[in-house]
Amino acid sequence: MSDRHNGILLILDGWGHAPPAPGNAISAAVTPALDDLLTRYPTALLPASGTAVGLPDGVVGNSEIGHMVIGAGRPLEYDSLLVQRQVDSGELRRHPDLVAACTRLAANGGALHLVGLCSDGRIHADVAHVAELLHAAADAGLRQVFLHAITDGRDVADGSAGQHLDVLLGHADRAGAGRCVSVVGRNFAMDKSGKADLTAIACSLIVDAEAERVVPEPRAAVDGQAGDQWIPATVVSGDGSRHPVRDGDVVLFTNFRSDRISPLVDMVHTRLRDTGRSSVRLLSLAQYDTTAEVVPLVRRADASGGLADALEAAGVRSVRIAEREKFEHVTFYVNGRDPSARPFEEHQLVPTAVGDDYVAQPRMNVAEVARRVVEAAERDDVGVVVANLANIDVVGHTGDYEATVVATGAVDTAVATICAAARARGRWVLLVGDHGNAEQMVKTGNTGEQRPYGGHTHNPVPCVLVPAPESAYALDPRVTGAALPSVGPTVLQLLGLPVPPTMTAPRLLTEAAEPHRRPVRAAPTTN
Ligand SMILES: O=C(O)[C@@H](CO)OP(=O)(O)O
Ligand SMILES: [Mn+2]
Ligand SMILES: [Mn+2]
Repeated sequence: MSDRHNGILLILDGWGHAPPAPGNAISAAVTPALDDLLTRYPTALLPASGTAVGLPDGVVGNSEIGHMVIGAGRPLEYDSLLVQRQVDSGELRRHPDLVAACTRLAANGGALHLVGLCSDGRIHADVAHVAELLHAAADAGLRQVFLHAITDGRDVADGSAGQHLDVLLGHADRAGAGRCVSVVGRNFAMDKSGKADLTAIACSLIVDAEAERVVPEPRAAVDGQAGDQWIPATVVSGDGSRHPVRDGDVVLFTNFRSDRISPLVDMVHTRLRDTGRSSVRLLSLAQYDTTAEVVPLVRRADASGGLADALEAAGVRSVRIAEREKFEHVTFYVNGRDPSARPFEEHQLVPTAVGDDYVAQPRMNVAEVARRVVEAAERDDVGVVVANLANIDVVGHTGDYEATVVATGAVDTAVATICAAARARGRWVLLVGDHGNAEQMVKTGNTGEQRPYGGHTHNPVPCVLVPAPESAYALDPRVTGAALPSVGPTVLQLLGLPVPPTMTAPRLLTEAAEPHRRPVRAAPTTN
């Protein structure tokens, strides 16, 4: 039997594992293709959250770290972990760049503007990190510290924006520095789908203190509003004062994750430059992938030496395919946050036919993704197709259970199409989730009631191998220490390629006993 086959890595975004239960949209969906695969072939349940991938213990997984470790073949110290370490050690509060900026502002009467997602979802940000920045400002004697809160409702329960604002204001009270001057929903301030008009609303609010709504105190900005993600741009001013960014001020962005805050950062930079405020310095809590020059307080871990390097070294062509929401994930993040165009790599961004009403269009454009995957799989010059089926996560984030059930069914149809084409071309297919989401769409609220929940989970993700005909391999679901980083080395082994020493995660394969049948399990030895 041969151990050298071309294949398809299929990432089902948000595909976590949990037993059937109310709120489990995945087990409720009609998924004949996935059901067949999960019964016919061994399935590993891979840890995809917390320290298994390089996040702080107990933190849910996310697409960035998920795709990064799939590519890196090892856990990576994610930005939130690196920041948390500096918080815990006290280094962040004493960071030389931060202390210098606060000292200079205190001396020249300038202001520090803190801009970030206001929640403890710990996917994009953690409001607890802001406490350290406020103490640094207070320690430097800086009084002009203005807080620009971005409300969440996606990484945490919708309707919890007021609670998280209270936490932020509590940090400011305890530090003796910071007043909230603006509030806006993340779908304005953290849009990454290219809707510059939404970003501009948040930019005008933060940079120029411009908004239709003015409220006397922060809670009034969110109370009675429907949907934390869409809180309108609101100036908070009890005394009629406004606090735009003035020349000489510093703007510090407090999200540790780059992708959704970067469009705002770049627009703020352009607006300040174009309005003669070019001596405003932009800082960020962690490293961003912006066009603008932004000084990070915490630099990111190196994620190179993974799948992309190994494929390039072997001259194996890969085709990367996804809809917009997950396109950077199967390219930039799988490649280790490396923007360089690799030889032997093709990138196919599939347009998402819908606007952003995923509840009305839960199928998104997954049929077109499947068609492109089949097209690439039918090419002999393509060693591996790396594709992301986005629906389970993207529609899961709407919190709409029924829509997510339909989304999961649409993903199943795409899986059936892709696996049929792979079988016809003698390719293997490795299916895996990047973190959980739709398997848990309800959470128990403070008073014991079940509330819709559209965020990520701590659950493991299924990983199942549909072997190539005559393949030498089968997936072993019992590999010690196996976790999401095991996917990259496994893909290389399936391709018959050497696994670089940097990709240290254990592989998931065992010698197949018989092709097409579950490997014969050794009878338990009786002592
Ligand atoms: O949509 C996002 O930005 C996050 C949730 O906030 O999800 P993911 O990590 O799957 O991109
Ligand atoms: Mn994801
Ligand atoms: Mn998500």
